[in-house]
Amino acid sequence: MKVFITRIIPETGLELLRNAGIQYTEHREKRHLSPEELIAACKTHDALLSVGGNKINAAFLQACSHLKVVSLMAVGYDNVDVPAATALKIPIGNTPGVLSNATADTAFLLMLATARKAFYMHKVIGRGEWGFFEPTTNLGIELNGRTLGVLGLGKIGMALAKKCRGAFDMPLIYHNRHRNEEAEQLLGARYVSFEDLLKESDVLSLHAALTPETAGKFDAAAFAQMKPGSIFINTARGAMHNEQDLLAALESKTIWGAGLDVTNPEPMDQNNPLLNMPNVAVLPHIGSATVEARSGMARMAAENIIAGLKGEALPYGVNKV
Ligand SMILES: NC(=O)C1=CN([C@@H]2O[C@H](COP(=O)(O)OP(=O)(O)OC[C@H]3O[C@@H](n4cnc5c(N)ncnc54)[C@H](OP(=O)(O)O)[C@@H]3O)[C@@H](O)[C@H]2O)C=CC1
Ligand SMILES: O=CC(=O)O
Repeated sequence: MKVFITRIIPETGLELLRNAGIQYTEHREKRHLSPEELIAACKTHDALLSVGGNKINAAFLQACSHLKVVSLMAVGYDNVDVPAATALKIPIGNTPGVLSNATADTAFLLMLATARKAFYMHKVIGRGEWGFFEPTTNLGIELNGRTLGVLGLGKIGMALAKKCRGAFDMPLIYHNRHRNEEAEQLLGARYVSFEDLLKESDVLSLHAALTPETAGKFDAAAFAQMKPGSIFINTARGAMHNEQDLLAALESKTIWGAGLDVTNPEPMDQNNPLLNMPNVAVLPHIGSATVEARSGMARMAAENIIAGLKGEALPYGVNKV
């Protein structure tokens, strides 16, 4: 049995595959595979371990219907046509939970960096413009006691809410499609409509999956309804906000600032005006980039491959086949 792996992954996953007697080919070049290259590579393998958002669409799945399993080293599966995979009886696996803390840490980091203009100040020093102490310049805002609003209060949103409660005693409001009773009991979370989430959040952090319902949800109309002086954080998917509308909301000071770990497109262009704004912090999609999370993700992705190649149910499966 042979697996094609689209990037170099941590040893934890490779070791599990070797111990299970599974051969693998890693795509070790620092470039994306084209759809044609991915299909060609998968033709000679029995399973795919996909890293980095390869388009697992109907065309790919039909061309590679021999695959016994497609295992994502990611929790988000918006890049996969799950109904097409299910129709072809191809199990899809992902890596939930193990990256929740790391990704919540990234959202927390962006909140604080945005509130205190930290990334911009770093650049100011690099330009030799430290200057002298002035009590009225370089002022940020404090997060203590401010209201955290979460769109998509699931595993990562919960991890963030706990950190914000512990660090800054932040009250929590949220909007999901369904009530999260655990969060309401454990964290005193208050369920609100999407409109009230916009109006009441001092920090609004996105943690829902990218779906047709959430794509482009943060447009000019949404930013216009956000609380004046609030902070927008997106560590979910870049396609959930409209970048031009975000830029306009920042320029007009409709909102205080924005922290982004995800952009649309990725990578963000180095000349993007957002990168020169004091109240903006941007990271290159490193939400889960910790030693702990990535080695756990590699292990779970390998476990899904091993189960799929044996014809067993995946331990972390997205669909039922
Ligand atoms: N930046 C990065 O590196 C990373 C980004 N991510 C992103 O974070 C996302 C969330 O991950 P995770 O917390 O593990 O997922 P979960 O499934 O645990 O949580 C997602 C939450 O979103 C809610 N939700 C789904 N659709 C909607 C909607 N239309 N409106 C409002 N809420 C909605 C769900 O609740 P309900 O069903 O009740 O609506 C659920 O509570 C991933 O899908 C991925 O895109 C994940 C890891 C790393
Ligand atoms: O973006 C990363 C993921 O795990 O999803």
